[in-house]
Amino acid sequence: MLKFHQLRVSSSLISPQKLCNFFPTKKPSSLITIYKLPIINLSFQMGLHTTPSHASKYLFRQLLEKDSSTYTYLLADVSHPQKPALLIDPVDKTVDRDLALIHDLGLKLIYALNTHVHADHVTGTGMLKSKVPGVKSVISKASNAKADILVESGDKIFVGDLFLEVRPTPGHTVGCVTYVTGDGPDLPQPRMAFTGDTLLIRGCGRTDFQGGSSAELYKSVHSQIFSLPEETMIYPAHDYKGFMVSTVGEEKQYNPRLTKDEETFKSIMENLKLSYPKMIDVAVPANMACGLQDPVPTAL
Ligand SMILES: N[C@@H](CCC(=O)N[C@@H](CSS)C(=O)NCC(=O)O)C(=O)O
Repeated sequence: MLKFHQLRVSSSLISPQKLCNFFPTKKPSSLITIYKLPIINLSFQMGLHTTPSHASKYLFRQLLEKDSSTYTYLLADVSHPQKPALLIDPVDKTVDRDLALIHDLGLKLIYALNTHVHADHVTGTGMLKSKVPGVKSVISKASNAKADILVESGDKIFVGDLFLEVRPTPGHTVGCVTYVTGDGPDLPQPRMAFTGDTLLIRGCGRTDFQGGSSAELYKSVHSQIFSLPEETMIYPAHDYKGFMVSTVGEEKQYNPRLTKDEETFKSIMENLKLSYPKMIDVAVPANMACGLQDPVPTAL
């Protein structure tokens, strides 16, 4: 059954009671039916990703680490008895916040995924593994980093009925991948693509270190991300301008870098003139071991 929580129109919240002002002849209960579809779509704003026939089956949260402007994503199958969950791109500084949320929501964390070896912050994967026994770290095989599960093109990571497909998207780093929710009537629609630093909203990851290549990034975005349905939601690992989400269709039309031809794109990337991330010398070695070395046994 669908649940009516709150409907956000522009910046105001409208309760069923207030909707009666627009539809004076209707009872609040009948307005629930009238607003069934908009409520489902707007459920993103409540952090709940639902499908018309599977409202409340999956949970989705976008979380921010402010210092590095990194987004961490929490996904769970809350219809499963154990409420299995995964985190994408957790940050060491916000692990305790993320675990408190997971605890509050009654979820069981199974996987901690990285889209790539980050250069600007230390992943939370290692801390999560030491704080929650049984959590498995995940990164691409192509990254050459250490993790419990090394994924390749086409692999699937399941939590309950929900799963993420692995799409290789090298270019920002050699091992970058995009995780895309599976396609199916029982799965979130529109699909969600977690693009890491490959595709940012109205931008893309830099390509000047860690095996980066602007030619590779251009190919990755066009072949692996822009080939997804236009309505696919784009959730990047960073945003520096306050954006939170975009779509494939929107980026295909408005991305100021990826809408250009390949030669123009390469020239843009060669002239970004960005300074190196402040933490690169600490972050890259730590992240090659998923953020934390195995616990060192203490001497007796
Ligand atoms: N100033 C930040 C690093 C900013 C930066 O270089 N961001 C990367 C992703 S994290 S390696 C990037 O690809 N940016 C692309 C862009 O166009 O901004 C710091 O010192 O950490």
